[in-house]
Amino acid sequence: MSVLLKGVLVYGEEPATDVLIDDGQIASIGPDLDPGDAEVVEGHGQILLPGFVDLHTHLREPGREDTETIATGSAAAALGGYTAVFAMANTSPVADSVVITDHVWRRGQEVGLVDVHPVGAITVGLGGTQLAEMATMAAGVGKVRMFSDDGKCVDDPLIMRRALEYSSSLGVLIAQHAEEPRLTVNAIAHEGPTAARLGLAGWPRAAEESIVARDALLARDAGASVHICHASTAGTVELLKWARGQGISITAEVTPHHLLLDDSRLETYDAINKVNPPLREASDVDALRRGLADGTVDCVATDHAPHAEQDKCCEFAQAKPGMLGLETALAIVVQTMVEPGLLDWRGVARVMSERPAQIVGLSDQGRPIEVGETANLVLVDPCASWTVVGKKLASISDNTPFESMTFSAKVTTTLLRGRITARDGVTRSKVGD
Ligand SMILES: NC(=O)N[C@@H](CC(=O)O)C(=O)O
Ligand SMILES: [Zn+2]
Ligand SMILES: [Zn+2]
Repeated sequence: MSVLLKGVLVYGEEPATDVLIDDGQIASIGPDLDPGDAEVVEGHGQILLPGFVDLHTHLREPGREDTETIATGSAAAALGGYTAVFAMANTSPVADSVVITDHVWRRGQEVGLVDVHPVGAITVGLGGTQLAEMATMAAGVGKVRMFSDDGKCVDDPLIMRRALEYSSSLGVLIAQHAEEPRLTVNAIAHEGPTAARLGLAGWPRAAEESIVARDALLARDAGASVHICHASTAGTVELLKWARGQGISITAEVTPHHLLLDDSRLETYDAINKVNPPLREASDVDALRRGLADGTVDCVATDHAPHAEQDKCCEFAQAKPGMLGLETALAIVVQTMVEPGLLDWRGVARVMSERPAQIVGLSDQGRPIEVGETANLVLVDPCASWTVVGKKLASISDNTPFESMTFSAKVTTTLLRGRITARDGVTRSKVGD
């Protein structure tokens, strides 16, 4: 099966060229290539990038298939331009054993829209007290390469230290949900003037930053790497800079929502804006954008967190935190980073594909667009002008805070190992949903 992408801008760079994909690989790049019997995709000057890699997504299978499944989450990922996603371990049951992590990998391959890499739990049941069998999960079919208790912080410093020590000998990555729980008891919104005025209990920046600082030091002493999930404050950006300066192996991601939204959204008390970590202040948003532009923050990760309507359309304090992200991520990165001149398209490739693939050690993702490379690719129309409608997204849930917003950039085609997985809003899975 072959595909000819006609008239595309590789990394957004002129001149437009053709890219022929055959047998899962990029076979040739040049003007006016002969399509032969290939499926032709008219590029019309659209931008060709390496397929996106999401280090942080919640697919809710097993346990909450009423809100998302591996099939529906994979469809959302393919439509969003992703060729690999990492499915977090806070499922029910928790992905703290090889039975679950292998199931997630196998089911993802069966659906065939995106490589679904299982994230293993660091501690049994996300309980924070006993290390899970990381080595067994790493040795399984699903080859777990990233471990996280995301949703919960590994707050016990001794457990975190042991996990980091263990991770460096296994060659896997520990990803931390940085939230000192003693500082966020009952907290539901960013601690600042807005939460004070609205009477919402505050989640201080220090709850995140104190764990980032602590874990940087623990990683240093363990000779390990640590990855910070959903960085949300200006102080975290400063700490990352400091730690890198010390030679500490620390990486971090930022979510599209923390790049676009701030806590002024809370005025309506609409729990669609409730997320963990909370939407911060405009000055944090600015620092995160600058940190992503200069490489202090390595990459964008969605923290795609589907929730049922009854868990979002309720009193703010009762609502579950989290928002959808896979289908809107690229559009938001373009609006917040490319349009203001903070990143060019090569930069988008870096933060959406290359860095995440490197951080987690995926050798077939985030690769250069060159002849002989695996064809994990995405085609982006920078001038699509489309409006987000939650009910029309591929996710089962529709908890998007971007409802009714209009964006310019849209993913039009995604290819996984040379096979089209999404084209013009339609997915092509190996099996039905
Ligand atoms: N981000 C969220 O607000 N929620 C996530 C958990 C998490 O990422 O911490 C979820 O699983 O719903
Ligand atoms: Zn988290
Ligand atoms: Zn998460």
